[in-house]
Amino acid sequence: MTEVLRAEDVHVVRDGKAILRGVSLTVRAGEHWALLGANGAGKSTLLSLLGALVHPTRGTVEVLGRRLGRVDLRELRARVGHVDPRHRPASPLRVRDVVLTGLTNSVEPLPRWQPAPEQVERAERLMRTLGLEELREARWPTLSQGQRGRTLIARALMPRPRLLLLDEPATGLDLPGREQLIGALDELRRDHPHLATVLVTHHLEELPPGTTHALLLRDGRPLARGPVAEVLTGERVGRCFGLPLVLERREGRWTVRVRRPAAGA
Ligand SMILES: Nc1ncnc2c1ncn2[C@@H]1O[C@H](COP(=O)(O)OP(=O)(O)OP(=O)(O)O)[C@@H](O)[C@H]1O
Repeated sequence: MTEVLRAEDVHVVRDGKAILRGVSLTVRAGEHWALLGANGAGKSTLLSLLGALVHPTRGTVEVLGRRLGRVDLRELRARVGHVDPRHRPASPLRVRDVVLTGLTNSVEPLPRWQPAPEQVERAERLMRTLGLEELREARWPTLSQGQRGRTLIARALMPRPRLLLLDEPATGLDLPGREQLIGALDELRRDHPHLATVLVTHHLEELPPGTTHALLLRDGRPLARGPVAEVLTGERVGRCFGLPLVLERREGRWTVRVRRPAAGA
């Protein structure tokens, strides 16, 4: 399958502090990666590199075949779907208008810009996939966090990106909201078999069943990377979080808990 992302021996230093150290990663079309690690492990920093938002201090990053440092980052960014929970429209836009701003890669609709009929049709289709059809006229400030998250995923998918980056998309969601998001992500993956995704989270319970690969980060260093069957084990994830963990996978979903000392031990 075609390579969508390649990072080789990437280091990031900010204010004299090493935030990422020697991280390498290759993501191919159709793969769905989880980036896991404790608070401060460097997940969001790595995602910003993969989304062409920042340059590495050392090492190389290729996004959609273009090497960072050799191409216009803004042009490249427009071709990557990035779901950033910090996204904040300045005015009370309707859901459908937020979704359409994915085409102009702007926070607010551009003056005098009008979508073509097929673009409106695509926005409608994506809103349906993400369970937003009833909310298409609702205004951003009235949406719940989960509804905002799903709106931002639809927005990110408008320009038909080959790569979708998701930074902790389930943060702050209640159980129905989280399950709806996970269901929508899996449906999306089925509908777009060539789409590659990278999802950052601390919580294995939030991983969609379609997750194929994982990268574990600890203190900016890669601990393990590869197919989920190899990487998502109690021993490896336990080392990543510095805890003795028991990890189970049932019906495609993961659960994790701290291992209790054996009775009498
Ligand atoms: N511009 C910066 N200057 C200095 N330190 C920074 C900068 N940006 C991030 N850091 C530090 O780098 C480390 C990694 O940050 P990052 O946000 O990538 O981690 P994370 O794994 O996404 O964490 P979290 O799970 O808490 O969101 C943190 O200790 C953070 O404080």
